[in-house]
Amino acid sequence: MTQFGVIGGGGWLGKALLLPALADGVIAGEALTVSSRSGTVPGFEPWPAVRQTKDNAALAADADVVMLSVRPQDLDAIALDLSGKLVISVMAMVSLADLAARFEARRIIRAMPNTAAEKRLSFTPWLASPDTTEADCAFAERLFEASGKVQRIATETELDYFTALTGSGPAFLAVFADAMISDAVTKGIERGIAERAVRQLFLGGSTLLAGSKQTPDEIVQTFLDYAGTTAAGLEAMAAADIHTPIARGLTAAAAKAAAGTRDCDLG
Ligand SMILES: NC(=O)C1=CN([C@@H]2O[C@H](COP(=O)(O)OP(=O)(O)OC[C@H]3O[C@@H](n4cnc5c(N)ncnc54)[C@H](OP(=O)(O)O)[C@@H]3O)[C@@H](O)[C@H]2O)C=CC1
Ligand SMILES: O=C(O)[C@@H]1CCC=N1
Repeated sequence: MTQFGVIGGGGWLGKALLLPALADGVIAGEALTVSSRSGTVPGFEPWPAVRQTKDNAALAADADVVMLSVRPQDLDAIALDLSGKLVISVMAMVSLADLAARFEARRIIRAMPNTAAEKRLSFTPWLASPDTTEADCAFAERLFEASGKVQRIATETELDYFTALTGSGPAFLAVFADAMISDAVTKGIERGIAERAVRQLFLGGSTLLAGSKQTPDEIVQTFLDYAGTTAAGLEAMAAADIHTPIARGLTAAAAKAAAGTRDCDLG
């Protein structure tokens, strides 16, 4: 049985990925070790065989696959020789080259899920270094498929962009929702009702969008052609150049993701 060690696996993203994988049997409890600085995190109680530790060296010694899920600023504290192991990183801002140099690893997979993983609704692009095997890639795909949709991509430049688009994406939707709630409140709607309305709007609208045969652009055009209240709103948003601040936000987030990383085109 492949032994899987997850450094920082009790954190926000780590648990969002691991709990669905455990629930689906993609990972067996007895094959999983999770580390944290505190040594014990809640959430794994349904799988009592999952081991928890503060000791990353012991975790690594027992593991065939090591996943890194700590915040980038905490990575320097983790010095391990992971040569001969598959290393999976879900960390933003840490490149394949950096991971290879730090951990003497050659088989490395970088993936960029988002926190909708906890609802099994992540979009998770990933890429692999040239030395990874088919079995390595299959392991990673099974792991990430438990918490959403996966997409293999070719370059770290793309991964940095997806870090902004879908990694950070839930926060960008939240800012749009917050802007709608704020406007509703200024128009006299009680905040609690506005919040309830906008949460349901996002659920309903995004469910329609996800299942629609039309592209988002076509959906917008359908409403523009309808020439009613929605069109009036869409035209005012276009006149205020709504695309530009969205593009600026994505560009800034992608630039931060790329800062300090070196592109490695894996073909
Ligand atoms: N959250 C998000 O939306 C996304 C995050 N990511 C990436 O995922 C990674 C993790 O982020 P996230 O889960 O949000 O962060 P969290 O802070 O929620 O989790 C990080 C975990 O790392 C643990 N940790 C820190 N230092 C060590 C150490 N030396 N040894 C063992 N465990 C350690 C912490 O343990 P303790 O609590 O005990 O200190 C904590 O549980 C980041 O690199 C981020 O870039 C990627 C996509 C989306
Ligand atoms: O904000 C961050 O840095 C992490 C990476 C992508 C989403 N959250």
